[in-house]
Amino acid sequence: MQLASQQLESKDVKVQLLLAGGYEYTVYLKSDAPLLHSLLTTVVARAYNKEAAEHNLFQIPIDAGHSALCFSSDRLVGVVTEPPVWIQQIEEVKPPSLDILNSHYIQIENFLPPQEYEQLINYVLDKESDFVATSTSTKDQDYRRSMVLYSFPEFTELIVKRIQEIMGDVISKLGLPSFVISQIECQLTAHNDGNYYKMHNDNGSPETATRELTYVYYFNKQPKAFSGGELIIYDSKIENNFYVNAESYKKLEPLNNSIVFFISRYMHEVLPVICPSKAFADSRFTINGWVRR
Ligand SMILES: O=C(O)CCC(=O)C(=O)O
Ligand SMILES: [Fe+2]
Repeated sequence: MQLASQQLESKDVKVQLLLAGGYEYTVYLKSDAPLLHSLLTTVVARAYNKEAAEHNLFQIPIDAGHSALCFSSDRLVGVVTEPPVWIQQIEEVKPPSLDILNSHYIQIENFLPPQEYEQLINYVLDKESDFVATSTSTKDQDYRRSMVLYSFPEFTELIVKRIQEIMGDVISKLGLPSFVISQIECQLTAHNDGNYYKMHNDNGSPETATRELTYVYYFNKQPKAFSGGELIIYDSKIENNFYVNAESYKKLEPLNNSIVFFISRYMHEVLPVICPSKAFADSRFTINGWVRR
C-alpha cells in the first residue's frame, strides 16, 4: 500500500488526534511533515489490517514545545485534519491466485471377478431396450449424449457391497477426512458413437450437494470396439472463493473392468466416443454413481 497526502505546498494543518479511550489532542503540523504522514499511515494501515507487529511510539511536542504527547501507534483511532488532507490509497494489486490444486483419483483394475464381469456384460446386452437417453438438470440438449439404465437391481447390490468394502481405503488414499456414508447411488450408462458428457461437477445443486465421491466402473465387450471416451478430471483453483477448474487435467482411459474414484466437486468430462459399428453391444459401458455423506 502506498500513501500520498495530496498537498501542493507546505502549510499549517490543524490535526485532531483521536486516541483510544476517547482522548483527543489537537496539534498543528506542516502539511508535508513526516510526522503527519506517519500518523495518517498508521490509520490507513489499521483500516487494511496491516499494522506492523511492532507498534511505534509517537512523541509530539505540544504547548509550544513545553510538553510532549506520547502514545503508542496502536492507541491512535483516527485523525481529523483541517484543512482536509486527502489520502490517496493505492491498494496492492493482488494477482489472481496461481495455485493449482492437483486433482487426485484412484483407479483399481480387475474390479469384478471374471465370472461377475461376464454376467454383467450378458445382462446389459439383454437390457438394451430398457435404456433411455440421458439428460442433465439444466435440460441442455447438447451437454450430454449417452444412454442410461436406471434400474438394474440384479447388480446394484453387488456393486454397492464391493464399493462399501473398499470405501475406507479409498477415502484414506484420497486423503479425505472420513465421513459417514448415507447412500451410494448407482446408474448404468452406455456411450456409443459420438456420445460425450461436457465439463461438469457432480454436486453443484442442492439435491446433489451431499455427494462426496464419484465412482465410475468401466466395462466393455472384448475385443474393445470403440476409441475415445476418456475421462478428463480437471485440476482446480480458487477464484473469488469458489473452486473452478484449472487448465490442467488428468486424462484417464476407460479401462475394461476397472473402477475410478474421485471427489465429486472436481470438474470432469467424457470425451466423445468413436464407435464405428454403432452397435449397442460395442458401447463404452459404465456403472457409475456417487457416495453421499
Ligand atoms: O462415464 C464417465 O466416465 C463419467 C460419467 C459422469 O461424469 C457422470 O455420469 O456424472
Ligand atoms: Fe460426472
